Amino acid sequence: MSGWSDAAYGMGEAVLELDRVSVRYPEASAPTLREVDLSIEEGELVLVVGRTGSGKSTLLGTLNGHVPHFTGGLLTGRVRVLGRDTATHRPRDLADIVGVVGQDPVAGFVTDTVEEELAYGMEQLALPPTTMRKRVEETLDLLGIADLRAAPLRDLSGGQQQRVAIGSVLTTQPRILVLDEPTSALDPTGAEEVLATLTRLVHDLGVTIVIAEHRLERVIQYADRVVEVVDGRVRSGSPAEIMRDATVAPPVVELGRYAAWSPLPVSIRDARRAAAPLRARLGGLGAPLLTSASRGSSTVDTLQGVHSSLTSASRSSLTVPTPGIRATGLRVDHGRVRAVRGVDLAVPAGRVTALMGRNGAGKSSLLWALHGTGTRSAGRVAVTDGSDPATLKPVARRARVGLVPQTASDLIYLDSVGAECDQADAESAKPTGTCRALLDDLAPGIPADRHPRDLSEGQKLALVLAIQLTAGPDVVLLDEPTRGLDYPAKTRLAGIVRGLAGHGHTVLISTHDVEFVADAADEVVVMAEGEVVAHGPTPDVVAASAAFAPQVAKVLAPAPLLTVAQVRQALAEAGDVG
Ligand SMILES: Nc1ncnc2c1ncn2[C@@H]1O[C@H](COP(=O)(O)OP(=O)(O)OP(=O)(O)O)[C@@H](O)[C@H]1O
Ligand SMILES: Nc1ncnc2c1ncn2[C@@H]1O[C@H](COP(=O)(O)OP(=O)(O)OP(=O)(O)O)[C@@H](O)[C@H]1O
Repeated sequence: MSGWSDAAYGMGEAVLELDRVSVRYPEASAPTLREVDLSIEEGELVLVVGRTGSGKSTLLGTLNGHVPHFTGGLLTGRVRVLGRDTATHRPRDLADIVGVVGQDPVAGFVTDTVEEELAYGMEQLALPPTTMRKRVEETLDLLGIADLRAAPLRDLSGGQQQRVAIGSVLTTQPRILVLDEPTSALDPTGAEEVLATLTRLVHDLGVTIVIAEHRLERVIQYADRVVEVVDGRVRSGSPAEIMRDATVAPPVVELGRYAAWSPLPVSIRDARRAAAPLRARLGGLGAPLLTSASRGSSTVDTLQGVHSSLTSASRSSLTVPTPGIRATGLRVDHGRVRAVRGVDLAVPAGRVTALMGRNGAGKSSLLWALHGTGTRSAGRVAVTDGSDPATLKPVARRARVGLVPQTASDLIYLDSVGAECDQADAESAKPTGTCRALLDDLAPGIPADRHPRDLSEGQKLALVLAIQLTAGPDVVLLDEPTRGLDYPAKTRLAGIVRGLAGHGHTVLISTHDVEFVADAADEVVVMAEGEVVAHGPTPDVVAASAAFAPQVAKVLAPAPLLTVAQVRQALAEAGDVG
């Protein structure tokens, strides 16, 4: 029996070995992985990075034989896991040593309730009931889901489901953990807690962890090594080495590259040390840099002005914004769970508003209730013309309110990407090619004849976003729209939603992605336990927040700048070209 108490291998020993591994999916014109050589040692935490659709999940899938045993396609070369060859050992033959958390937690669930799911893997390994009981209790506490132990899995919020998926693998105590975007649905604090737990497993117990993640700002400081997948090939090195010219980089690295800091910092702590001269330059733009308590100084005005001009707040600064959608006394009860508790909220037209808050705070329930198709137990909802989306016929509702749900792929049902896009153009009477152009903006180069089922997670999301944005309803509601999207795609999505707002649309985005909020949102609404607890301009809500501050704000505080683009603009406007 395997487990964290019996480390069979010593540090420095290769536990995962890929030897000239290539993977080609059926009907794909080129291999997804090409001749990959990679060796991962006991007790390493390896972060796999790359553009959307670059092959990260495919690489992770080879590590327990999921690729090609379950995905189809041809794998050549050799993969060995603690000496076992995946050609002859199927995933179930490796379940005692490799635990896998996939990108879609729901797809991996095999039981009905939280407790059953946490116990399932251990039952398969025939662990004694007393051990199982103890580990279930520990894991419920570790992941903050003890209150949900008896809850049906289908009733959980997205982040609660992701916590259970991670927990169900931790209980089996595998020597190797493979996690595909494990924090994409977690709130920032929850993500930090999960990563701290994983790091402890690596440091204290020599567990080997391989994580693919797009939100590098959450993970990179914990990584021993970064593996980048580009065009099917991998290169690996220390985080700072790979980040020097990687195709994807977190804001702190982007800032370090811009300011030419050497060595390149990958953590906030290192960046703050390197940033003293930059803070001084920003401080020298006007009067001394001020905290929010003394706003009104020229510097703060200049810097706040930079935020406004980069987002769309300035567009409506002269007029009181018209609400694009308004909720009054809105309440949502799911059985005995009161998810939304009498919310009054006016979401302004012509702006991008972010909806943030802990896992289970009630954000998705609010979005569905605003959309008019979700549960509403009490209260009223009205769009600009006074109509209530819940009482409209589907066609009329689609013109006024559109929702991209967390489980975006539920909205795709045709058999090719091209057919989905053509239908989106036709249904919304847009010129042919509108949807395709939006898709190419978000995830370039997907063949039109590819079956949506075979898209990577980020590509699926990009397709659903493109379809919904083609329809261009008055009110656009997006539920966690950056899962699986790389930084360039997120920048383009920010541009698209700002463009919609610029044309008078109302955009409300529920998200845990603090960097996306800093880039895209004019305003932020924060929910806690079913209530709105804060609503204001983005810098006011996020800049000094422990949970929601983006990396640039942390590095450059007290300057109220949130993104690298804002830093560039502040310096350029001041004629400081460095
Ligand atoms: N079963 C399949 N058949 C054909 N093509 C596939 C299949 N699975 C994946 N692909 C393609 O292989 C490429 C790599 O997909 P993969 O899921 O490994 O990417 P990824 O880097 O994990 O993406 P994301 O960042 O969106 O999670 C994509 O272009 C995808 O469309
Ligand atoms: N169908 C349902 N039945 C019972 N409880 C539900 C149901 N849907 C949601 N809940 C509960 O309602 C609360 C709010 O869930 P909701 O999905 O709105 O949260 P959220 O803020 O969107 O969370 P996340 O950030 O994790 O996506 C949670 O405690 C959740 O468990």
